[in-house]
Amino acid sequence: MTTLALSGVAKSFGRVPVLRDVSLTVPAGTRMAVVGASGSGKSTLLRLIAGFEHADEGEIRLGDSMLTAPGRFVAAHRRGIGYVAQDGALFPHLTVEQNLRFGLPRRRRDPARVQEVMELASLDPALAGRYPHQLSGGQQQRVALARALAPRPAVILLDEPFSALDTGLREQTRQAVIDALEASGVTTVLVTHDHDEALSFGGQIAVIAGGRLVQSGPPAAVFDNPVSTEIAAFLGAAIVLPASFTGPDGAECALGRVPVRHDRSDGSPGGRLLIRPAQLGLSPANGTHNAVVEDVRPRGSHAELLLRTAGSAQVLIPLRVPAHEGPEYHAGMRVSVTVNGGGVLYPPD
Ligand SMILES: Nc1ncnc2c1ncn2[C@@H]1O[C@H](COP(=O)(O)OP(=O)(O)OP(=O)(O)O)[C@@H](O)[C@H]1O
Repeated sequence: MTTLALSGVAKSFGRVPVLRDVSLTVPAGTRMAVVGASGSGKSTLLRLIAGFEHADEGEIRLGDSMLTAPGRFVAAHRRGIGYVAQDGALFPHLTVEQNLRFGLPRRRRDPARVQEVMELASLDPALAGRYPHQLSGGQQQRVALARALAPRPAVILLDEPFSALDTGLREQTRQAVIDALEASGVTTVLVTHDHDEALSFGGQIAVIAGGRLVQSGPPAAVFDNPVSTEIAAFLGAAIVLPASFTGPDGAECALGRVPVRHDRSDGSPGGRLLIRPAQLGLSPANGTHNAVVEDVRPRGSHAELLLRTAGSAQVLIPLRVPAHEGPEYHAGMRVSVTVNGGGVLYPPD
């Protein structure tokens, strides 16, 4: 188990800067999910760690060895790093077993290790003789992971390994991959544009935007207290309401006075309050109301409601209720919305 550390890493293609001053540490044996929009520089970051690209500035260190630094560059095949591409990149003319053996240095092509990594990746031994086209997408990705794990690398890099799979298979494959990584204790970096995938990968999450690392930490902490409303919205459904800061523990917004869980404001009297839809409670108004139903859309398992806050700001709030509660609401109805757990306060726009 080895710690991976990047410090001040920068990369441009021609004159276009793609990564700027990226520093992050993945402690030995832990997982990090790097998440960002398309084109934010995630794959480039992984390729720099793998040694497929040269950095313009900064250092990449694996334990005590310096992989990349000004005047130093360790070749990809000498880094002890395993790489799993989006499509798995298995050799189509080799069986599963031959693909796995290929991942091992010639002198260590030991059948016991092949069996061991198949088990680690929850692959049925009966699949050993099949060719990649005879496997499901999820099985192919697990073979790709097993092949990368076979030579016992210090680090595994996963580049959007689940993006080609459909939803059910994706979750199942993701869990099998997490279990295999956990059991092998390898230091891992995953890159993805899918916030749910990043938040549920475990370990730490690092958010990258415009080539910069904007926030990192345990997934629950980053989700709970994002550095900006943009990052908040990138990580999941977000409601942002104009607010006036009324005291050390409460902000006044269209839904009433809401406790401030984290204060990221600049001390100005106005601000914006972030709340997650899951924090909202809804009931038909009995007396006072703070919102009006604008639309109700049945969606099978649930109903989507669109609310317009009462008062001058008139913010639209999308909200889900269980399917059986949908018929209780109709357009024009006055409702009472309560906020559980407080919000995060940001400076005004
Ligand atoms: N070899 C290259 N030459 C020139 N530009 C490149 C090269 N590789 C990547 N880029 C550019 O760098 C930027 C970041 O690309 P990168 O693939 O790292 O982003 P990403 O976040 O992984 O995106 P996606 O999620 O779409 O794969 C993009 O604008 C891309 O066009």
